[in-house]
Amino acid sequence: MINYNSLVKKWAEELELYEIQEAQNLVEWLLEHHLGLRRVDMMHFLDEKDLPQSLLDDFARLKTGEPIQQIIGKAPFYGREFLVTKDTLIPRNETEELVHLIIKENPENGLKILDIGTGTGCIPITLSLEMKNAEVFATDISESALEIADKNAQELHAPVQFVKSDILKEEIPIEGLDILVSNPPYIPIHEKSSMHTNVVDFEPGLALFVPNEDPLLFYRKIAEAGKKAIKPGGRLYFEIHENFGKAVKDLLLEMGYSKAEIIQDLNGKDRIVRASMN
Ligand SMILES: C[S@@+](CC[C@H](N)C(=O)[O-])C[C@H]1O[C@@H](n2cnc3c(N)ncnc32)[C@H](O)[C@@H]1O
Repeated sequence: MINYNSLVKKWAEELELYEIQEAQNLVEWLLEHHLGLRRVDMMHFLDEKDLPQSLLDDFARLKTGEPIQQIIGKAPFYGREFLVTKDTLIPRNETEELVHLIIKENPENGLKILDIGTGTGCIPITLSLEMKNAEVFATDISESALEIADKNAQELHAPVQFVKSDILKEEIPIEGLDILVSNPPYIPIHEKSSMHTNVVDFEPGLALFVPNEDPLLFYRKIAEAGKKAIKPGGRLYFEIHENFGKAVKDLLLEMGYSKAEIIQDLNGKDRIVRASMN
């Protein structure tokens, strides 16, 4: 027999790809998922030979660096759970901050909103559920991501309309927007070698990377298309790479947007740029 606490410690030491504190959190997350046990159950005793095979299989996957959200098939975002697969980016805390800002700054009723590059649909679904009578649309180039986003919308009862579209090649399919939001791919490919295995080996490259020589590619295309799609007085919200705040802000001002502003995340890093359409 082994108690919960000792099992967490023992397994965390086997997760060599992670720092010890993060490894412990991951083991606890897995034990909660499979056994319903939590940290408060630290004196609960377990017989290792009775642990379910599904838990042992998932622990073996965790050791390879596969993200726990992909292993258990879901990730938390803004107080709800979203299905995730290898085809969708795992929703991040920074994106919760982006969504929170939009909700806080736009209390009006019935706003028309579009999210470009939607992944799991975490942004439009949350906005649809948290804002008053918003009419919400979302696009992605990835058919498999859109399938998951649509499932999430159905499970969470969010009336979001999804459209397959390649923002680098096509115009924005909706006009008269009050809010255009995007967390597009923004990591220059040269950063790949310094990123954690659990991101580069398991999350979709299509969601993450941009060419080194043109890191603002998506911002330029979306802002260009936004000039037609956003109505006067409407707003554009971008999640950004911490190194490109000023570059994105300057780009938007050059393109005719006004009131461009860089907003930092909870870690004090430049993370959001917001601008208005005149
Ligand atoms: C950084 S992920 C963001 C996903 C989600 N919005 C989130 O915040 O968790 C970028 C998304 O853009 C999509 N994408 C990549 N290239 C695209 C393109 N050319 N047109 C539209 N979407 C694209 C990817 O499939 C991916 O879902």
